[in-house]
Formats: sequence, C-alpha cells, structure tokens
Amino acid sequence: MQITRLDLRRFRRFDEVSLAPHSGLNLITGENGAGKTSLLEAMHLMAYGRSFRGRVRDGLLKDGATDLEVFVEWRERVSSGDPASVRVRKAGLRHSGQDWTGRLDGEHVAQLGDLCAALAVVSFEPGSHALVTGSAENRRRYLDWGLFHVEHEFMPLWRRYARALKQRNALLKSGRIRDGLEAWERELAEAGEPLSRRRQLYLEALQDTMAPLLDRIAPGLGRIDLEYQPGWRRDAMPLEDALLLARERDLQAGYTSVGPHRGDWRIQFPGLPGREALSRGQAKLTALAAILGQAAHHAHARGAWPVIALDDLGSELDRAHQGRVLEWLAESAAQVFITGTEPPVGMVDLDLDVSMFHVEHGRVRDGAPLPRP
Ligand SMILES: Nc1ncnc2c1ncn2[C@@H]1O[C@H](COP(=O)(O)OP(=O)(O)OP(=O)(O)O)[C@@H](O)[C@H]1O
Repeated sequence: MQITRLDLRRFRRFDEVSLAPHSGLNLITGENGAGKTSLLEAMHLMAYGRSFRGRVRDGLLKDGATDLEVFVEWRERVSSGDPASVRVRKAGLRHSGQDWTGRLDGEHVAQLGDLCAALAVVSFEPGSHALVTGSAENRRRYLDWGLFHVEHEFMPLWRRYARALKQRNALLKSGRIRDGLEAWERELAEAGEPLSRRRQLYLEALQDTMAPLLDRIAPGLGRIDLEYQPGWRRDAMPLEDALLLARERDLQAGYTSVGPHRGDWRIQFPGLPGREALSRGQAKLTALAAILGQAAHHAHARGAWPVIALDDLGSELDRAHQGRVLEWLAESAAQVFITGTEPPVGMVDLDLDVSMFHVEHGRVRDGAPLPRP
C-alpha cells in the first residue's frame, strides 16, 4: 500500500494542506507545533476511525471551523491477475458537528469501518509504549486490529461476541436473569471460544516475526516469549462453564468478569535481569518491534505492506538503535512516514534514499536533502 496523496482541510492547525509522499522512507520535519503529528494523525484517523491522541475526536476540527475533511489516495497491488497491476483507491472523510461521513472510491460508505478495512496503517507515537506498559485494552486492540485485517471471519465473530456481551451485561445489571441469560451465555461462549483461539494463533504467528525483529533492533533485550491470557481459566474449563461459575459474582458486580473481553497478552523477557522494569527506551523499542512485527506479518499474510507511520521516531532512542530501526525499515518494502524536529541522528549515518518534507506556516514543502555520511 502506498499513499500518493493526503489532503487535509480545516484539520487541527491546517486550513488546507496537501502532501504527495513517495514510496519508501518519507521524512517530515518541522518545528514544535508545526503540524507534523497532525499529518500522521489524519492518516490514522482514516485507517482507524479515531485519533491516536485519545479516543475523543474533539480538537481535530480547526478552531473556528464548522467542518473538516481528510482525503487519502493510495495505490495497492491487485491480488488476483497480473502481479504488476495496481489500482488507485480514494477515501474521504468529513466531520461536521457531530456527524461523520465517509466515501470510498467515489461511493458513500454506510459505516466508517469500511474505510478502516480498506486502508491499513500502523502508527507508532511517543505514547505507544503503553502497548507494553499500559492497560490490557491497548494490547487487545492491537491483536484485534491485526486479525481484522488478515482474517475475514474475525470481524463477524467479534461483533457477535460484543453483542452477546452487551446483552448479558444488561441482564446482569437489571437482575432479570430469567430473561434468556443462559442463551446469551451460550452465544458468548460460541463466539468467544473461536475468537480466543484466533487471538492465540495470531499471537503465536507474531512471535515468529517479532522475536527476530527485536533481536535485530535491540539485541541487548535477549529472547522474548509472547504469552496469551484468554480472560478466563481456559486450561481448566470451557468459557460457558466459566460464565456459569461467575454468574453470582457477576450479578453482584453488574458486569461480565470473564471472557475474551478481559483477555490480555504479555511480552516476557526470560533472560533479562529486572525484566519488570524496562527503561522507557527499552519499552519503546519493544513496542516498536510489536508494531513493526505486526506490519511484517500483515505483509506476509496479505501480500502487501501496511503504511508505517512513526511519529517522533528519534526521541528516546540512541543513535545506534535508531540506525538499526531505520535499516530494517529501508529493507522492507513498506511506505514509511517518520516525523521529527530534525532528521533522526541515526538516519544521517546511513546512506538511505529518503524523501524529505518540511512543515512550516501551515504548509508542506519539499525539505532539504539529508547530509550524506
Ligand atoms: N483544533 C485546532 N485548531 C487549531 N490549531 C490546533 C488545533 N489542534 C491543535 N492545533 C495546533 O496544532 C499544533 C500541534 O500540531 P502537531 O502536534 O501536529 O505538531 P508537531 O509538529 O507534531 O509538534 P511537536 O514537534 O511539538 O510534536 C499546535 O500548534 C496546536 O496549537
């Protein structure tokens, strides 16, 4: 996947701005507050239906404006037929007041999820170490995003599970346990068991891409093990039994305490002394390996790389670590966006082909070429 055009209107500080990125590495520089992150945020918004700067979509609309627009055009390889054939796709998103509307390839989309399914972007930003050190929700969302893009059957399963969970929780809250609680528990189990299995298999596959990647970019961290936690004692009993067993407690609490919605996964570092206390830089490298490993898995499973967006890559990583990450990125066939107030120091050491952009005064222009090593 390669984004060939990004247009923003009345988005954050931009009145109207356009970016025509290239394949491979794109570096976007600019002073603090110039709007570099906002450019990546707009791509992320199109690909996820939300910003990476929190759940709330408020604040995206330029001060004083009544609507915003994001337009993305990209090229992707057509999976069947001639391997060299590509198609151009276009997606638009408009937000006015409370309403969001989307268009994909000239057609109105019924739900923003259709845009998310079409455009695959993985984002890494200074808060991404939450994937390692933050709440389980970050890690579940990460797994589910990957599965959503590589397995068509995952989304219907996930929706079925979410619906049954909502129903069971509503019954628990109202105390009306005779109104079909058992049927909803069966439904939860029927959707939750395969959902959980898919997550586990996906995590096992990720271990194969992530472990060598982390070993390459941060060799000091040693071996890793990804450990899946299903959200109930799956080794001891099926989900339906676990729900039955938790029923009394759940009635008291008014919500469902077991199931894949409480699942999690962990990265273990068996060889690392003090492994519970990764430094911020180490946590950042680990989260970066998780995100890039997911991109590599996506490329393997789908035959095309997602777009990789790395906000402020240089911060908290020393020169050598930056260099290793950049070399890996340059060897991949992915389109990559990197932002920074300056070119990352690790980039200057390498003889890489980088397209340069500079954001200033609400505009994007071509940036100065990198100094050669
Ligand atoms: N809704 C809005 N309307 C107008 N300006 C906004 C809005 N939201 C954010 N801004 C401005 O946009 C800028 C933030 O942009 P962004 O975070 O993309 O900058 P950046 O170049 O990534 O900065 P840094 O290098 O400091 O991370 C700030 O100057 C902020 O005041």
